[in-house]
Amino acid sequence: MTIVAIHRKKITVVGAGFTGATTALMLAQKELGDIVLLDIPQLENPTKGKALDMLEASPVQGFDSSITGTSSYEDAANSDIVIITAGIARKPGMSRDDLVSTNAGIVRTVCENVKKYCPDSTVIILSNPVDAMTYAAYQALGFPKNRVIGQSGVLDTARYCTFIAQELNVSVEDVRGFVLGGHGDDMVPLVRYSSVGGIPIDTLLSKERIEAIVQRTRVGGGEIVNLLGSGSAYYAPAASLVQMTEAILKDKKRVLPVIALLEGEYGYDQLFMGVPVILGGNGIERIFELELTADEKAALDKSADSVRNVIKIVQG
Ligand SMILES: NC(=O)C1=CN([C@@H]2O[C@H](COP(=O)(O)OP(=O)(O)OC[C@H]3O[C@@H](n4cnc5c(N)ncnc54)[C@H](O)[C@@H]3O)[C@@H](O)[C@H]2O)C=CC1
Ligand SMILES: O=C([O-])CC(=O)C(=O)O
Repeated sequence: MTIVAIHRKKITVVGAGFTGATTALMLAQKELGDIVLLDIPQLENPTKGKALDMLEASPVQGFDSSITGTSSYEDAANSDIVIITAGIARKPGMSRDDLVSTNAGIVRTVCENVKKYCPDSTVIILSNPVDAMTYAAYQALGFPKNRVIGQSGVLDTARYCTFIAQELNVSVEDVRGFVLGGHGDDMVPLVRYSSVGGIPIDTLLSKERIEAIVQRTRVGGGEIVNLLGSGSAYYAPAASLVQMTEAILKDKKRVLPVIALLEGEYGYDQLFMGVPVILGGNGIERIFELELTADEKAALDKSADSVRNVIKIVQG
């Protein structure tokens, strides 16, 4: 009998806080690979404890992924995917941009280790302000641009689609749309490309109702921050990271909005921002450049300016 070795995928989640731990559990539940959950040495025992607790859910839920808690990058060696959630989260009254200096330092330190221990990995960044943190990661990693990807658009689009489904009392499964631009309050939900069961939403909802949904989407992260009172969203962010990871590991060639390095697309150069891409086995395989109206382009320019200003802080 010939035994064929099957290579199990390895996924490291750096940062074992709210988003990191939730992501690790969701990844394991979907059996996307073996999971390493990594945090700082001072939190090694709690990280091991979270991982063991998740593992002990596996007989009940019937998943066969291993989950290892650690503070050592040796345990993360040769991961296929590394997800970076390390950093501080905002509190009510703060903007994501207020986190920039602290999190840029953390993301750089993490990326130096990722570069050393996981040189062939595809890296997904969640830490905020995420457009600028994706830039910082790209600089520190030195990886090709297709393997450095930021998470914003999947989450922002999920919020947008949730609100549309609620408004029309229809299944979320039938709502399509996406959000372009930076992960800030001037992100650009594209109404013209939004539909329900193929029906454009501007034929179903008034201008005022659509504007209210667009505005609620833009401040969707802040709505959760204010409700939680401390910390920020983690269930929907984790679900978004899992969708991106699945697209890459299964080479699904999903069309999703993610943060990518723009080199001339949409008229922007050397800017990381949310755009629709094909996400597959090679990471970002293609960027779709859409025709925009003058109003849409003006809104995207405003969002790009905000991202550029934060990137300037990272550049020092
Ligand atoms: N891009 C997006 O759509 C979203 C971004 N975020 C961002 O994700 C980040 C994490 O959020 P949460 O998990 O809620 O925060 P959290 O505070 O619960 O967890 C962060 C974890 O990172 C760890 N950490 C700090 N420095 C580290 C280092 N050098 N190496 C390894 N781990 C380190 C901390 O010990 C902590 O356990 C925040 O910056 C937040 O703003 C959160 C939700 C959505
Ligand atoms: O709002 C925050 O600080 C966390 C985040 O990016 C989001 O939930 O969209």
